[in-house]
Order: sequence, then C-alpha cells, then structure tokens
Amino acid sequence: MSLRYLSGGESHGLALTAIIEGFWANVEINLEKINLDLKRRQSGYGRGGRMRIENDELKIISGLRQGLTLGSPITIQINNKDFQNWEKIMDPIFDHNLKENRIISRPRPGHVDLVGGLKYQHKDLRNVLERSSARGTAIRVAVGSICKQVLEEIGIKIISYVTQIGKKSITDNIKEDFEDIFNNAEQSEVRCPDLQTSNEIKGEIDKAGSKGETLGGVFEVVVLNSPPGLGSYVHFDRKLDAILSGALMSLQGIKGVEIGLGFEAANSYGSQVHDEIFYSETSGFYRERNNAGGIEGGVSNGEPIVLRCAMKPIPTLSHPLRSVDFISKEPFDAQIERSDVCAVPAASVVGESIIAFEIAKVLKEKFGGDSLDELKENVNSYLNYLEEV
Ligand SMILES: Cc1cc2nc3c(=O)[nH]c(=O)nc-3n(C[C@H](O)[C@H](O)[C@H](O)COP(=O)(O)O)c2cc1C
Ligand SMILES: C=C(O[C@@H]1CC(C(=O)O)=C[C@@H](OP(=O)(O)O)[C@H]1O)C(=O)O
Repeated sequence: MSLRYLSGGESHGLALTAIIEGFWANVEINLEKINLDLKRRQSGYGRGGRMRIENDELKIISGLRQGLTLGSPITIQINNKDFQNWEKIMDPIFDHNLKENRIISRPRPGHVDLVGGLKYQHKDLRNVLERSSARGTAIRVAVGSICKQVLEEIGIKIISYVTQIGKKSITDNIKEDFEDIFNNAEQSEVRCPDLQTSNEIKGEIDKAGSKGETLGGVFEVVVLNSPPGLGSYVHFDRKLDAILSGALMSLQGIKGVEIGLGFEAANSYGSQVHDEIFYSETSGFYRERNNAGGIEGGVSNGEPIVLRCAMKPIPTLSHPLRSVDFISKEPFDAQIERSDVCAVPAASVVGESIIAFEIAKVLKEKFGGDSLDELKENVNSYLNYLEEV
C-alpha cells in the first residue's frame, strides 16, 4: 500500500485536518518536534497580524497509542484560534445575515479570487479565499514533520534555508553553513527561520511594507543521505525530479523550481554540467561535484538532493492594484485584506515538509514495510547489496 494523505479546512474555519494512510507502525512520534516545526512555519520576518493570533499546536486524534504509530490512519488537527472571531461568518450551517459578512467581490490580481469564483460559480469570493489561503500549509507541515521522524530513523535528513529575499541574496555559503549547523546543533537552534534574516534583509522587508508593497524570494530544500534508487526512469509519473518539483509547485506562491544547477545548466557546456563518475573501495561509486542535484534520469543517485524554489511576492497589497468588481463589473482597486509582506522563510519550512512527505512516499514504494523494523530491514538489505556490487 502506498503512503497518502488528504487534508481539509478553511483559513478561518474551525480547524485544519489531515488523515495520513499507509504510515509504518511502531514509529515513535515526538509531538514537541512537530510543534517546533509548526512554530518555525509561523515565524520569519514579514509575517502579518494573523500570526500574532495563532499559536499552532497539533492534536493527534487517531493512529497513535502511547507515543507509537499503530499502522492505522493517523488523523491530525490544528485548530484555528482566529475562528472565534469568525464563528458566525464561517458557520458551516447557518447564515446569520451579519452586516460585517459583506460579500468579497474585488478580486486580487495574483490570488485565485477571480478564476476561483468563475470556476466554482461563487458570487462571494470569500468562498474561494478561504480554501486557497496558505493557512492550509500548517497541516502540510505537520504531515511532513511526522514523515521526517521516520526518515530520520533511517538516516535521511531534510533541511531548508532562504537564499534570497526580493533582490537581496542572503549569503553565498548558506548551504554549507546550514548543513554544518544542522549536523552539529540542537534541533531548536537550527530551526528558527529568523536566523536567516539579517538586519539588512529586515530593512528591505520593512521598506517594502511601508510602501504598501510585498516581496518574494528564493529558498532551497536539501535531502541529505538519501539512498540511490528512489523514483524511477521507467515511467514518466514515477520520475523523482517530476514528483518533487510538482509537489513544490503546489505550494502557494511558488513559480519556479530548479534541481541542482537548474537553469544555469542551459548556458553551460556538457563537460561543465555533468558530474564525472569515480570509484573507490571505501566509497564505492562517487562524484566530486553535484550539479545534477542528486537526481539523474528521475532516480536519486545518492548525492544530496538539492531543490531551489522561487516564490512570487504576496498578492495582497495595501497599495492595491487595479481590478474589476465581480458583480457590478465596475473598475475598482483590489480588495485589501490583512496580509503578510513576505512569507519566504515560512514557505521554506513548508517546502521542507512537502519534500519530507514525498521522500517518505517514494521510500515506501521502493522498500515497502508495514512496520519500522520491516522498513529498516529492507533498506539495510538494499544498502548491503549496493556495497557488494
Ligand atoms: C506561508 C505563506 C503565507 C502567505 N501569506 C499570504 C498573505 O498573507 N496574503 C496573500 O495575499 N498571499 C499570501 N500567500 C500567497 C498566496 O497564498 C498565493 O500567492 C496565492 O495562493 C496564489 O499563488 P499561486 O498563484 O502560486 O497559486 C502566502 C503564501 C505562503 C506560502
Ligand atoms: C494564516 C496563515 O497565512 C495566511 C495566508 C494568506 C493567504 O492569502 O494565503 C492570507 C493571510 O490570512 P489572514 O487573512 O487570515 O491574515 C495569512 O495570514 C498562516 O500561514 O497560518
């Protein structure tokens, strides 16, 4: 059986939920680590007023007993604290005919308001905004964080870091710094995205915010110690590069994903791009560089998997762009909503969690197993085979 999950929940509704199915039994789940990831997603400079209301904590409803997974569906929930301010507006059953429940009808360019209203035949664009909101990324982080705990059992680690906010690069050697920090520091030290935000960058975000502007940026996700052989070249929908980049593109605001050298490969000679193959008794087959970003032909090759994401600027502007009223068709400025100015650090934490789920999924496809011990046995026997090749 494959690993899968479904999620539900509106931004200002009662809660976000997910059910994870096909997860291994007997994995010890550390709730504190999950809540730390949820906190990381909420932090990062440039977040708006909503983050001062929420204090995300995971509630586990099924699939665990006394700290261990049972192999049964894992049902999880994160309550929206803000729901108490929206209880009537978001009432699933009754229309309370409130004055403040005015219809949202001025679609924001860059958000899905307009096309969502057309597609689902909604008149009130709140019915689009509620589910399209990146609030839903909180539950994706919880799913990824659970997956990270099984990955760590077999030595796979996933890190993420911001490399650019707007036009400003963060540092040239941030990846090495983060690998180093990740390997040596306590989890809580590495995991605060604010570590990545210098005063110069904070100044850029403040400057944008004070002009009614928003900022995007770039972040990277790296999978360390992935075994070779995840994904496959035999069918298009099993290719690891397609699976991982597609999953990252599903994150709100992501407009480009590169793997390894990415777009730079297009303007270089082949000899500058492809990673030569070496062999030694101690290391087996190895490479001296990793321009491929750990994936060749849709299969992981054992090098770190390096993914880079470009996030567009947040679409809700306090100096709004021109739009058209959905009902009257009159020209108007777009809707102004409470909003983040920059959410790239938060997105990098979500990206890391998205990749954790996808790696756990392809791991299950290759190695199967109903319990953690069975998974470990299967992974070890494959690694032993590789040593003997
Ligand atoms: C963590 C995170 C927080 C976001 N916060 C906001 C926000 O406060 N306001 C907003 O308009 N868009 C926000 N966005 C972006 C929108 O959700 C996104 O741009 C929109 O759904 C359309 O993006 P798409 O074209 O990539 O689907 C956020 C995105 C992420 C990942
Ligand atoms: C709630 C979160 O992000 C939200 C994502 C978002 C959007 O349009 O995507 C809009 C804002 O929501 P609100 O209108 O309630 O302030 C953000 O705060 C979150 O990340 O937990």
